[in-house]
Amino acid sequence: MTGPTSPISQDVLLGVEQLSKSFGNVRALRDISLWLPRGQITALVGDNGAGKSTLVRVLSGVHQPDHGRVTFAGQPVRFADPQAARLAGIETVHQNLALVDELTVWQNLFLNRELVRRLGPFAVLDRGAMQVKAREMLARLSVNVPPVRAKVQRLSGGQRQAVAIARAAGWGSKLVIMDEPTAALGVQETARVEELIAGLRAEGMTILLISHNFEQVLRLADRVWVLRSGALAGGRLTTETTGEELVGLVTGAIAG
Ligand SMILES: Nc1ncnc2c1ncn2[C@@H]1O[C@H](COP(=O)(O)OP(=O)(O)OP(=O)(O)O)[C@@H](O)[C@H]1O
Repeated sequence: MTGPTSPISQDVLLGVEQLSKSFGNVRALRDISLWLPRGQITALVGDNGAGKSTLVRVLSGVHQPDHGRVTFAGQPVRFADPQAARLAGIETVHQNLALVDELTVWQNLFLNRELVRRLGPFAVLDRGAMQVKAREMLARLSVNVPPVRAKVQRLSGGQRQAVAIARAAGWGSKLVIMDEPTAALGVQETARVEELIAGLRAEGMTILLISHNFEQVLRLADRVWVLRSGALAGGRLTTETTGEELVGLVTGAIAG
């Protein structure tokens, strides 16, 4: 297998073996094998159409692979839908963030996970408890957002990203997949979101980071896998590669 350091001696959280996925005649993923070490940030890079989103969708239960195997926490897994992936501990922050603008920060954090309390024979939403917990979730990540009662539509792009990441990381998840988390952000907000991601890693979270920004990959990630035309073009430890080499692997100027 091409890639940085043998997985045998490593604590691997997620492994992908010879994974393939086609859409009609398009072979979006061809025999991909790679792994994500526990507690590290692993980046996935590649040109447009290289297969990054398809791999993310397979890992998050949106697509099922045609061939190959995924193991998670030592067990073979096959997720029938995104809910199954979530239950296993894989949370994905998609580019559209899936936040509801008209709802508040705390309502978004608890979307589909609302806390209820008993009131006589009735179950009612425990708004107070959810607001307290929402503040704790954000404080834990040192995220500087407006009050949890603010509507999400009032937030900046970076704050929205932070809420989406807090939601993904806040439910006992084992792996957070982030699809281009800073693509739409300015320099300062990018720096804040990168701090947040680094903070999650410091807490022991395993992260898969999809990014077109090689400088960001080299700054944040421990290792990087490169996809080209649906195939694995190579893998590197970020301490042992350069932006130039990554460009070469992405374009095919350098063989993996
Ligand atoms: N649902 C689909 N139906 C048909 N073809 C698809 C589908 N999803 C992806 N593809 C095709 O699979 C290939 C890989 O696409 P994918 O979106 O995974 O690439 P990507 O690396 O994420 O690109 P980008 O950086 O542009 O998002 C492309 O040729 C794409 O057109």
